[in-house]
Amino acid sequence: MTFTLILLRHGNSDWNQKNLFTGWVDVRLSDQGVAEAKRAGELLAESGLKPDVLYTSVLTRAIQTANLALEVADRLWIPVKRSWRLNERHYGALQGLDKAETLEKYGPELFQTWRRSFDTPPPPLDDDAEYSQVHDERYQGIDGEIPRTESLKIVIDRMLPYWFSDITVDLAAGKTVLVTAHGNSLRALVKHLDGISDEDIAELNIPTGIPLVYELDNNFIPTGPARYLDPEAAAAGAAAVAAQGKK
Ligand SMILES: O=C(O)[C@@H](CO)OP(=O)(O)O
Repeated sequence: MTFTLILLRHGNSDWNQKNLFTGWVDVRLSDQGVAEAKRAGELLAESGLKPDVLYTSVLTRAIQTANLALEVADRLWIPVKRSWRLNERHYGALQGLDKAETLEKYGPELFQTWRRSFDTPPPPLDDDAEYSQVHDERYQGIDGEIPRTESLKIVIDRMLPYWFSDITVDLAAGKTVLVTAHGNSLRALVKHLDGISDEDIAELNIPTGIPLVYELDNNFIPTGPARYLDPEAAAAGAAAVAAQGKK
């Protein structure tokens, strides 16, 4: 018996479009992102995959994406579970900064370290900064501290407990699970699933709005490579993410 897991990064957001570091800032989908989310729903419907349960972060862009995709796939009715543990990586003091200007100001090495190193977080965000989330009501009940910055390693450490406590339980029950989340929280999950090294994960970029399908064995290990439902668009989208800042 294999279990089916579908990962979906939210569609292009207003801040993706403006080339700003986003993290936990709760921005909405751009018009392009809305179209990508609907296309994701078409891809799901065409593939014959039928999600039985939806997991999302608590960020609006992921929730919008899931709703639009499931509406097109005629599965808006499935149960939904949301957790901050699926949120985008908190981008610390970079939240709200322009990626191209940041690259220009700090140089390619530090820029790449902040964006893609495994365990070096950006500088922390002040609690009184415009784009801080410390007073956001949705996080008042979370166990532990609300992050002020996160590395990919920290994302893995806060995401994996939820993977094991909730998502794998639904998979083990035979449900097809759709996880709609973010570039870096999905990189964290893909790193775990595919056993990617701390070094090699720097090269992995996840495109917006294209479902990525895994078949998992009883131990939740992939039985083969995951497949994007639109491989050509996924390759182009991943290359575009890698190039952000360089314009
Ligand atoms: O800004 C962000 O939160 C993320 C995802 O959009 O960007 P990056 O790909 O640079 O990690």
